[in-house]
Amino acid sequence: MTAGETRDSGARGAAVSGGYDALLLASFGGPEGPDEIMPFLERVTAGRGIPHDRLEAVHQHYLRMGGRSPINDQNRNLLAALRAELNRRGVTIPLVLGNRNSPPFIDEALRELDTAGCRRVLAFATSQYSSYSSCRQYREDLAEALSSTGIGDRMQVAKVRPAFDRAEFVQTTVSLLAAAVSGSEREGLRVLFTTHSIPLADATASGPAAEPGEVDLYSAQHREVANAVIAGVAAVTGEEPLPWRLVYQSRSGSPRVRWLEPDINDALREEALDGTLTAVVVPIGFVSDHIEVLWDLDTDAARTASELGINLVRVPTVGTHPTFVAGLADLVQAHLAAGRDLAAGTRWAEFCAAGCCGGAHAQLPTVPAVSA
Ligand SMILES: CC1=C(CCC(=O)O)c2cc3nc(cc4[nH]c(cc5[nH]c(cc1n2)c(C)c5CCC(=O)O)c(CCC(=O)O)c4C)C(CCC(=O)O)=C3C
Ligand SMILES: [Fe+2]
Repeated sequence: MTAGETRDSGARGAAVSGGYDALLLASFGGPEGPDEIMPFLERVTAGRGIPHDRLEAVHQHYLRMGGRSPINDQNRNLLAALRAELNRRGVTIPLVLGNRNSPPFIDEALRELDTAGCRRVLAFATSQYSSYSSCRQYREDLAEALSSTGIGDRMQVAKVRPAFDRAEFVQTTVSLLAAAVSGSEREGLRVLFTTHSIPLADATASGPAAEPGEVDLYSAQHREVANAVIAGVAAVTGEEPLPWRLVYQSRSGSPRVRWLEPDINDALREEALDGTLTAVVVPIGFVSDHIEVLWDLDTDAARTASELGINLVRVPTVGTHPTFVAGLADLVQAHLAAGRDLAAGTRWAEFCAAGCCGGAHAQLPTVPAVSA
């Protein structure tokens, strides 16, 4: 693999760890003050056909949440926890945050690592699943930053493939859900796993489903996490597996474009008709309690539930849970160690193949993916 590679390459035949000297946490970004809201929203939606009304509404959500998103603080806290854990293990590589839509931007993060002399950077995204927005766009943004800064001729960056099935993510969610349902009445209780809706075309472009009856890989990966979490909770509590379904949130875009459904608010209406008394909402699409969680779930969905007389229990995201942080430290250490093929023997050995998640977007250069 040559530095600054512009070919669309993937984990296939390239899933080799070893020799990394820095970690870049790649994330979505969010405004940290009222003046940053509109520039942020314009960056997020540039060229995406999001109606102006929707932008105005989202602007208001941010203002009503205090004009500031907690996402950057949460990512800095995650890096601080990871740094402490790695230091405890004698590992002291630079760890930096790089955002797609707000400072600190990905190119600034790469400049900082370049100045520190780093040459082989492992990127890990706060998003755990396959799709254009949650994986490929990060790989494009990293490639674009390497090229626009000119750093690409001396630095290599590879992005960890979607890490949804890793034990630290699943096990932490098991602990959080088990704690949330502990001691509660099982009669009329339903678990709603929720994630960011995406356009149906992006979902289909994420890849084929693993199971019959599923239309896309993005949803299939969420179902795999949900199944594993439900089984894990049953094992921990010794009780019957909880009944569950997968729902979607935070839909935007033109109403004429199809996005993944059902929306959590529609799902709650169906649950009310079905006799559900308590909806336990598990946001497996996110790793921290940012605005999509605080607004779309704790404000919007909570209001819908209360109008319907449903008790909504919102389970925390993994955040800086010690189990999650320890697993990330394992992942980083595995990539520092020389030349192990982390994908060997797993069903994800061919992850992020050439052109994956591209759909209509597949023309731009990307950095390669590495296994987890
Ligand atoms: C898959 C996915 C993730 C999870 C993966 C990941 O974490 O990367 C995610 C996360 C997030 N999405 C966020 C915010 C927004 N997303 C928007 C718009 C969109 N999201 C999309 C997808 C995703 N989004 C898509 C397909 C669009 C349409 C525009 C487009 O095609 O790109 C808009 C525009 C206004 C609107 O219409 O809502 C906003 C404000 C925040 C920040 C929260 C904070 O500030 O705390 C976070 C973490
Ligand atoms: Fe989003």
